[in-house]
Amino acid sequence: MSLRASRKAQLLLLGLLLVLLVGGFAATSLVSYSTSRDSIRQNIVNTELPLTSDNIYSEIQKDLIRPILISSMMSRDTFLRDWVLAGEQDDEPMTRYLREVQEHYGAYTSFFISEKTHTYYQAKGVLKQVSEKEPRDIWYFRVRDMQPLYEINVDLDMANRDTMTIFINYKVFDYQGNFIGVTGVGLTVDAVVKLIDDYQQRYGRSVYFVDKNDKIVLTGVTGGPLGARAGQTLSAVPGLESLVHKLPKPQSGSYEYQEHGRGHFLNVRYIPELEWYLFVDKHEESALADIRHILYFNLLVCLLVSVIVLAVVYLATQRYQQHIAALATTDVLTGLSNRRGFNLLAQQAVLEAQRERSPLSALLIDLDHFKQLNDTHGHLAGDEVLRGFAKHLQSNLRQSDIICRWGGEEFILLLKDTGSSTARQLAEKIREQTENSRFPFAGVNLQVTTSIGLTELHDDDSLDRLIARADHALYRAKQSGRNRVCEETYELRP
Ligand SMILES: Nc1nc2c(ncn2[C@@H]2O[C@H](COP(=O)(O)OP(=O)(O)OP(=O)(O)O)[C@@H](O)[C@H]2O)c(=O)[nH]1
Repeated sequence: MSLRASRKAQLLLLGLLLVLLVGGFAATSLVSYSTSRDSIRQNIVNTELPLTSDNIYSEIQKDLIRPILISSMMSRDTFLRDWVLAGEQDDEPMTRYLREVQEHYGAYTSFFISEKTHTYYQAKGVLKQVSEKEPRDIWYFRVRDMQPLYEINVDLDMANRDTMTIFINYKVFDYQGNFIGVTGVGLTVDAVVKLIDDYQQRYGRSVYFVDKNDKIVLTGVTGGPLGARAGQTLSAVPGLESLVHKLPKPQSGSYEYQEHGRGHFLNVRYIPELEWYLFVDKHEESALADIRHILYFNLLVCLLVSVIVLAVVYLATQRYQQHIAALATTDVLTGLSNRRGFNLLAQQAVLEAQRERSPLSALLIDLDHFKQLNDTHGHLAGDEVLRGFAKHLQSNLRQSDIICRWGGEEFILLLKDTGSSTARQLAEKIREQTENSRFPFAGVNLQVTTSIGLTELHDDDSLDRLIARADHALYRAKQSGRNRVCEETYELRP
């Protein structure tokens, strides 16, 4: 495989790994994110919000049941009825009675309105006369004409700086069953508002009450959704279009809606005592922020792991490629360059020498009668001699020289900055050393001689021509008896 092709294969492998790692990690993270998100959503819709509704509802009931009992007791009180039937002579006993009730039961206000005189009595004395023409007094005439014995009404208390108050309005009858007035107590919604605020702050939910006509009647101190205030209708609050679209009229149930692109979960519960709907609302954003952060963290870790894996694979393949490239240019038996490796370096050396006009010599070395050595001592013995001879050669060369196993028992040397006379000296040295060397193998000291063809690079020479001349010189060395060095100086005829 060429270097280019192997580079392409490497990039392909890295690309594939990148896709697999990033794709795999991202898919796992997203699936786990989506599973967690679904389970969180389920939890919010099925457990969290209904639980908040339950808690607020039971708190409201706690606040309401006691005053209903007190108001009921007041409506049956014989003092109150006797005092009315006796003609409401003196305000003082009635005022004292109402003050007693208020202080003893911890009510915010207590009151009695007489049907006969339309006088509004409360703990501090006579407040006013109720009139059908006064919008604030309409409630009295409504209670007078209604069927049920009492109603719960949330209104502003005029006697107490218009504080938002829950009134229990109980009808009072004389002993013959004639309607004689309305009595009861009022309590502020402070406790409920506090509870709402507590839930809003602690759990990041919006809690508010809406009446049957879509009007927001009670919110925490900071207001309702998107800062809506009591008195506004839901449809008048900008941003709640999607909610109003899904829930045109209040109705119990669980809903999901969008507000300026943000998801909301909503639980609506009817409070029969108040005839209100309790809305408990939670942002998807706040609920899912944690797992979204976990998702980002996971994706970051995935990215890091992918980068590390890719870097490791890149380095490993790079080293492997280098190893393969080295193997492709190295002779396995001797560890010298093979022809391919030689060609890469030799071309360069020839060009350099010609450019710098420096001498360069080539030696083509062949072991004599090597076939005979193989035949006599075996192929392994031949291998051992080749290895030993290669070592000898290397020990005689400089770092800059190029050495190669040309094939079989043939070697080639390119000696940089070396003219033919120096090259001849080196060739002689190699020849002599080889002749005098012993290559031990299986208890036998093997001997071998070399024939060497020598030539020097000419101007305008090519690597092929240089080698051809060296080969010719070697041929002559073989022909003239072996174990000798021959030089070829003349250009060969083609
Ligand atoms: N052991 C061993 N033998 C090899 C290797 N490569 C080539 N040969 C042998 O080297 C021998 C070369 O034989 P020839 O080309 O006839 O040359 P020679 O016997 O050396 O004779 P001259 O070169 O004429 O002196 C052959 O028998 C090849 O099989 C090798 O890697 N290991």
